[in-house]
Amino acid sequence: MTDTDLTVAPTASTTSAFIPSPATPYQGDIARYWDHEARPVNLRLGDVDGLYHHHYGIGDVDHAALGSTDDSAYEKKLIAELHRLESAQADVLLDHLGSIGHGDTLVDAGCGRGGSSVMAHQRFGCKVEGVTLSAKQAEFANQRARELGIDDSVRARVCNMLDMPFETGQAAGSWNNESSMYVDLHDLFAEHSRVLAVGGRYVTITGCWNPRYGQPSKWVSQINAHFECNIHSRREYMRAMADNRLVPQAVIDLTPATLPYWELRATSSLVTGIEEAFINSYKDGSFQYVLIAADRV
Ligand SMILES: C[S@@+](CC[C@H](N)C(=O)[O-])C[C@H]1O[C@@H](n2cnc3c(N)ncnc32)[C@H](O)[C@@H]1O
Ligand SMILES: CC(C)=CCC/C(C)=C/COP(=O)(O)OP(=O)(O)O
Ligand SMILES: [Mg+2]
Repeated sequence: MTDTDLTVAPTASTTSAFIPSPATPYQGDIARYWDHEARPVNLRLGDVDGLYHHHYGIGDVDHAALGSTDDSAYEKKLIAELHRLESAQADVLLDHLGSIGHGDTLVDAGCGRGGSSVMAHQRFGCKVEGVTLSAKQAEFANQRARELGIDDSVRARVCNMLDMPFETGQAAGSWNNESSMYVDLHDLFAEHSRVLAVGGRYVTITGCWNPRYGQPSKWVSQINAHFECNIHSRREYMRAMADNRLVPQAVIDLTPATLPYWELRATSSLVTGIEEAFINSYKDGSFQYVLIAADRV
């Protein structure tokens, strides 16, 4: 190695040297989990158009687009259809951010490989700041942003969403797309409330257990074990928002809209084994897929 090698200025690809230590041993486990994740159900769907998601789909299945199961191209069409439904989910989340201008900043908390961040920038033309615990995910998201030529506007960083590197009131909007089940909700909403401008909008799409069922069902426990997460109840979301100046403006039960995605996914070659737990818990009413949009007051 020469002196010159040692004085190279940090770039997006060398910033991994500055990765902060996880705040807790649990966060270290979650960082490792996502650093090693490479399930075909996520990568092959992302390969369809370069938007890589780690969330699920909503909307009706387009059976005409799928065609016959006997067709040799059926599997490819099935993958494209699952991906279309996952992108439709992100579109519905973005619909609830309200009016966002070119000069605004949005925060994607728990951004994964950055699919939702890219969609937000493409829709609003604004800056999007993503945070994830996983260095591999952040590198992947930043690489995609460079390939798309939007790396001056879309960036992912390795950091804890409970302690984000943003100024108080900096964000016009922020969201968690299927990432709130990894943290304490009071801590999470306190941090969103801090980074959001007064009048800003927070949106989450999440799976939560239904207090009307009583306690987390065996299916919910199975999902927790599968992903090493801790699914909260719907009631906990409402309480933690109310305690942190986040006032729900819309609460939408997306459970009926996500079932077709799961039923289609269960027939594919990309199944991971968790499909039955989602389908059964959505059907027995113990688990719900919800969108909550809240105003920062
Ligand atoms: C299921 S993925 C969702 C990814 C993304 N929101 C999407 O829709 O594709 C969960 C994400 O939450 C992130 N995460 C979990 N706990 C976190 C924390 N404390 N701080 C930052 N990110 C976290 C993980 O690193 C992962 O990127
Ligand atoms: C709704 C709930 C409870 C979500 C838990 C968080 C999670 C792991 C989301 C999907 O990630 P993924 O896209 O990596 O999962 P999969 O590999 O199953 O598609
Ligand atoms: Mg997935």
